[in-house]
Amino acid sequence: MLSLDSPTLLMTQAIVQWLLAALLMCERHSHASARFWSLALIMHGTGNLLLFLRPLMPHLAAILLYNGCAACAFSVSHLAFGRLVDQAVPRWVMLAPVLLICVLMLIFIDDIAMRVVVTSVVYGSQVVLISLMLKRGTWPPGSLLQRWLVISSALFALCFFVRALLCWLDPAPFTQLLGKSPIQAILILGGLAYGIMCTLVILLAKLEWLNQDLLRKAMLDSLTGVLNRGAFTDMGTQALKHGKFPISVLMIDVDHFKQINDRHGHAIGDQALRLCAEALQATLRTGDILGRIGGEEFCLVLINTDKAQAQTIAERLRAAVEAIPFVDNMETTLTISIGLITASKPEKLESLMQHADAALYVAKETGRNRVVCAHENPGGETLSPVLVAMQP
Ligand SMILES: Nc1nc2c(ncn2[C@@H]2O[C@H](COP(=O)(O)OP(=O)(O)OP(=O)(O)O)[C@@H](O)[C@H]2O)c(=O)[nH]1
Repeated sequence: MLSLDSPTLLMTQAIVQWLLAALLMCERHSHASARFWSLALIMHGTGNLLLFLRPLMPHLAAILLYNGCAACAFSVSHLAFGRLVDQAVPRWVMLAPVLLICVLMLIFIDDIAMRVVVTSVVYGSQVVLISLMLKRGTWPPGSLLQRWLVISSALFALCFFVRALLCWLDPAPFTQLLGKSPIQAILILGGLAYGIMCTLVILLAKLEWLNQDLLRKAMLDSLTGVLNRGAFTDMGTQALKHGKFPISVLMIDVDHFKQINDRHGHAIGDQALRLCAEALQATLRTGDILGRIGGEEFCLVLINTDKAQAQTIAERLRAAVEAIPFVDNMETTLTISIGLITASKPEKLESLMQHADAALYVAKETGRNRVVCAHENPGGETLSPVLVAMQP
């Protein structure tokens, strides 16, 4: 038969808390949230074990130590979750419950029932504050962990308020902390489950952040921050499969970029590429797919954009790059040439890029800093590029 006596459960809870803390501390490059959470677990576990030492300690010291430890543990866990979801925890929110507990313990030093009631209310309030902070905190997009943790924290807080109410109505089961009350046992088990779940959520949330960061890094070009070639090809191909037609593809190439590198050095060349990508991105709409596909070459896919609209956008991009105040002596102006093609029905991305590239070649050959559009005949067969826009 399962024995739910509080001493065994408290001892088990303390051991589990310490083991979890030790596990978290083994992690290399651990996050502040994991470090604070392991500290909270150690404090809680220590507080639990102090209950067993009560007979050996002065009454007041034992009560202050045990309850102070628990309040500190909740404050530190508040800080841990604050770090996890990027929320600042004011110092007074951490200190006030600890001071309040000490004062209340002094007031109710000879009334164990009231001590249980007031400590339950204070701990419950601390967990409510944690739950509210978790709700407004920053989580990985689409994460279900937030809902889990907010709901379980709210339930855990509710347990404390129920405990306060039950103890107020009938103190007997709660005044023997080391006795065998089923209600006490259920509360301890609840605390144990909550501690394990919080540890897992902290680890899983960190893993989710890390995964998203890695995914982002794997998709973006590290110099300019736009999509890299692989991610651009994947997203562009998907757009051509599922996007709304007409779809326009633009090849964009920085003019005389070799000269910029030669005159000003590679670092300034890199800076020019960054400025260029920023100007392009600032001119685009959400949903437009921009990638850096080579050294100084970008490609852009515009969904639901016909040829006339694409020409207007291309001209806007060209003007935006030309307007970049690139270097102080105005010898060097940053300009781009653009070749574009519009598809009215599904086609391969590579084929559209080739046609746009051919139009880009014409733009380069005819003086640069201009937009050239490749024509598509009614049958969909692409004809040779014709110059449609030219800047002086
Ligand atoms: N700074 C910098 N330079 C790069 C990078 N990638 C490629 N390049 C340089 O870009 C230059 C491209 O030169 P070209 O292909 O001759 O083209 P261009 O000088 O722009 O001439 P046009 O395209 O004909 O106007 C080369 O000198 C490459 O070394 C990069 O990431 N950073």
